[in-house]
Amino acid sequence: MSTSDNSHAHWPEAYARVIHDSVDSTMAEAARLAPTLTQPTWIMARTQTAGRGRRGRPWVVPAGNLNATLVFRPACTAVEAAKRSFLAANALEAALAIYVQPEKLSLKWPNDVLLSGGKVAGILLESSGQGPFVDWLSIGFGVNLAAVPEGVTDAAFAPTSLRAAGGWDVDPVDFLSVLADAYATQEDKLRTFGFARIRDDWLSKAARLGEVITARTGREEITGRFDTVDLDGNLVLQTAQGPRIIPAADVYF
Ligand SMILES: O=C(O)CCCC[C@@H]1SC[C@@H]2NC(=O)N[C@@H]21
Repeated sequence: MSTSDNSHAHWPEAYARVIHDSVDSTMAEAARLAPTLTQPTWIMARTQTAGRGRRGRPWVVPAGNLNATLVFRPACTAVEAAKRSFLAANALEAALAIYVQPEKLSLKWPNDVLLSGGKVAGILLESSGQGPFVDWLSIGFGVNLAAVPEGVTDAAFAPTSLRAAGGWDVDPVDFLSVLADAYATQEDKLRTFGFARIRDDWLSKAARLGEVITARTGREEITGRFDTVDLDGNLVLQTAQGPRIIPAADVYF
């Protein structure tokens, strides 16, 4: 499928945008630019030579996918800043739902977007700061619009792309506009209703809620019923030994 329909895209006024042909990583570029920025800024690159994923994994991306980082000063603590990953996932889901049947999309804790059960997008958060508040926060978005990344070893969630799943073709620049608009809406919701509303939206799209899943923390493997995500963004599993609250892990179904 293909479309040149860009009518959904409404660039949010408060945000700046920089588009590169190639950078090492939009996360690295965000860190370099952060000290000089005067407004929240989206940095996009058509290609990255040293893209990075969560837990230090490389993120190697074929042409035609979205590589973008939003960098801003959220004026909050690191704990509050980390909750932005749920806003990011909600925004990605809303943006992708314009190009593919929404019922094919779901969210995997903490911050992957699944399309027909395969990983279509990943989110990476980085922040910096010495004081009680973070100095700046970067939210990286890698979205498989046209093709799947190379060398992905996580067989539990084989990567997929919007194109492979029968979605509409979309240019990364057009998708960036849709995503930026969706993300700005999430920030409005956070300001107006608080994190409980963001969490509710996330839970309404959560994959395997109420089912038995496994979380690997690096130190242990915990299996239990996926009860909820709490108001701090932790995963809550009901296990044979009682409830477990898990701040960080990789989840497997
Ligand atoms: O491991 C994950 O699931 C997160 C992947 C995040 C990749 C994106 S692509 C844009 C930004 N720049 C990077 O180097 N990484 C993030």
